[in-house]
Amino acid sequence: MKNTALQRPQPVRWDHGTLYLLDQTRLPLETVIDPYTTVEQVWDAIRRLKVRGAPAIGIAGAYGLVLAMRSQQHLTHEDFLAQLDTQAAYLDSARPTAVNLHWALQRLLRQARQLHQQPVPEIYQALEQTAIQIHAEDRQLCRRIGDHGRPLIKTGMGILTHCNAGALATAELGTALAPLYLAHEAGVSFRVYADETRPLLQGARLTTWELQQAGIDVTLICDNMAATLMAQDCIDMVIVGTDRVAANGDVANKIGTLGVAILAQYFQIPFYVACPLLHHRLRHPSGEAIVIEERAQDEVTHLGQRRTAPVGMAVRNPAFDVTPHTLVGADHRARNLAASYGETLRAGLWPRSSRRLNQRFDASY
Ligand SMILES: CSC[C@H]1O[C@H](OP(=O)(O)O)[C@H](O)[C@@H]1O
Repeated sequence: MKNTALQRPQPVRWDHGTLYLLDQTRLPLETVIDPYTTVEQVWDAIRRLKVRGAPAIGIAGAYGLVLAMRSQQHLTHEDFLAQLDTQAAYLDSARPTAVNLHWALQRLLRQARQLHQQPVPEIYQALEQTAIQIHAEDRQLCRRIGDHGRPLIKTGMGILTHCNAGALATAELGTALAPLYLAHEAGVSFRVYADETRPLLQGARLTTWELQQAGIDVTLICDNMAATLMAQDCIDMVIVGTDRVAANGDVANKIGTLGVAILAQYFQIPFYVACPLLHHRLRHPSGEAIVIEERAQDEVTHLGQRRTAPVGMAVRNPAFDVTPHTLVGADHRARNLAASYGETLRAGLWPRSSRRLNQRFDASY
């Protein structure tokens, strides 16, 4: 029996020149949508994970650049383009690891440079249209990844997720969660085990919330429980998102993903990475070249406002880790879902070597 397709939460909405963001730091207890009209507000929202998830911050960053330039249309071409560069660099500084923010900002910069002979207001209009197009493309891309991954989801499966790569991280269906949503809509019954994902609890707060809203069977576990559930044969596959992929297939994703991948190999469980090809950065020969965001210490020493570690404690807080391609393409039947991003959206299994990918999309940066 099919399940009705529910309206999933929209983290980002652009409405007649105003950006609306669902404040993900308030979920799951409060659903708060705020209007944004300045580039500084958008920078802060990305930095503080009010909007988060690689695609969603790329989309929000693109709209943030449009907001930055609305009041600059009186400038000369030279000054407008110089200001555009400055504001794009400012937004790009909000978070370094997810490729989408930089990719989206660079796409708007290229668009403006291609139109440099046009009147400045027309350049501004083109920037807004490009941001809207990036948003729409991500919606299509998620569906492509969902269509491609949907056959992997079999009745009775236990599926482990880490962090949140769902509707809240993208324009609609998500990347890692897209196959799950489509399988559920097709009437397939399965159980999801959501890693809480310390320290910011994207799994506990966000993945459980959106899957529960969709009527999908989801069980919350602490990160340190995944091994036991695998040992108890509760997990039949793992599927995660990604923020950036190196040319050799090394995958940057939320901190803790590496541990899950090691466990999956040990227990011979398929480990899937759902990722747009745009996440493949050919300029990064391996994962060592990927910049890993280090976040504030109080995210580790506190649970919300409550301190849980001694004052003065030394802390590390890398927000991402890198899973070597050897784990992802390993013999334990690991597979990756990738969908190209651009004119012809389609999904394809990520081949074990990324050599074939190199001919398939540009290495522009
Ligand atoms: C579909 S990208 C989701 C990706 O983003 C998350 O990071 P953050 O919550 O810090 O933005 C995590 O790495 C997810 O896999």
